[in-house]
Amino acid sequence: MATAVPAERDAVARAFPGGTEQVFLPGVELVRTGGGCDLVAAGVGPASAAASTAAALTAAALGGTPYRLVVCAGIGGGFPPEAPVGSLVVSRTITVADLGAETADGFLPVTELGFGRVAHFPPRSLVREAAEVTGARSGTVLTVSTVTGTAARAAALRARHPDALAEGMEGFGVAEAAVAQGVPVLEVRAVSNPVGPRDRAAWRIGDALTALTEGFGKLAPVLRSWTQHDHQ
Ligand SMILES: O=C(O)c1cccc(C(=O)CC[C@H]2O[C@@H](n3cnc4c(=O)[nH]cnc43)[C@H](O)[C@@H]2O)c1
Repeated sequence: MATAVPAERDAVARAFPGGTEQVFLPGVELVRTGGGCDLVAAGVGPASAAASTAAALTAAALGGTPYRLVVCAGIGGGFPPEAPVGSLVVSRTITVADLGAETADGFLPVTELGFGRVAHFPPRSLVREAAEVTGARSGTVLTVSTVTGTAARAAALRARHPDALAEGMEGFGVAEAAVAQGVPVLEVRAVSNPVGPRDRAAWRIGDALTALTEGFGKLAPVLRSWTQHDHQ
């Protein structure tokens, strides 16, 4: 499980019964829950998140116990009215929104420049189960390197991504690391603020962290079952 910051990691950890232990590995520090779930505060932004996630995945694979699922989790911006503050969103699609080129005719995603990819698709049955058990909405979660801070930018993102429910800064990086090692990925965001004009003082971080803990309390059995059985 990869979050950006320790406060998010600890909010997720609170959903798992039993104590935790710290595990120090090259390039990454894990918090291991009693149920055998590894949590990492992977850093803010897609690059740091990808590097930390890749380090954890590689260490596990070399140690002979590869991960079977990676989850990117944290607080995030929600697109109103579908994703209000305090609600949970699970990713049907994890899309990087600002990787590409700006042109006189608008934004071109990196795929239209002939490179890479801009989206990852979590397993549909996992998305469905996660949404059902938590009451979360499912849709596109955008990854941005710059937090949206104006109504114009929010509208432009929504126009390009009509299914977008939330934005965060790590999902696509975590997904790139997971998919590079053939591991499925899911993103879960608890909405701390609306995507739109910047008002940092209005972010409801405490409410979102509580929603994250409650959501993972319900999600934990689904994740456990997912990692214990074979899925196509
Ligand atoms: O100050 C705190 O106590 C605190 C506790 C937990 C998390 C934070 C963060 O600042 C987390 C940064 C993290 O949050 C995501 N995020 C939240 N809102 C948005 C948004 O509107 N657009 C994009 N990302 C958002 C993001 O993934 C950051 O990495 C502080």
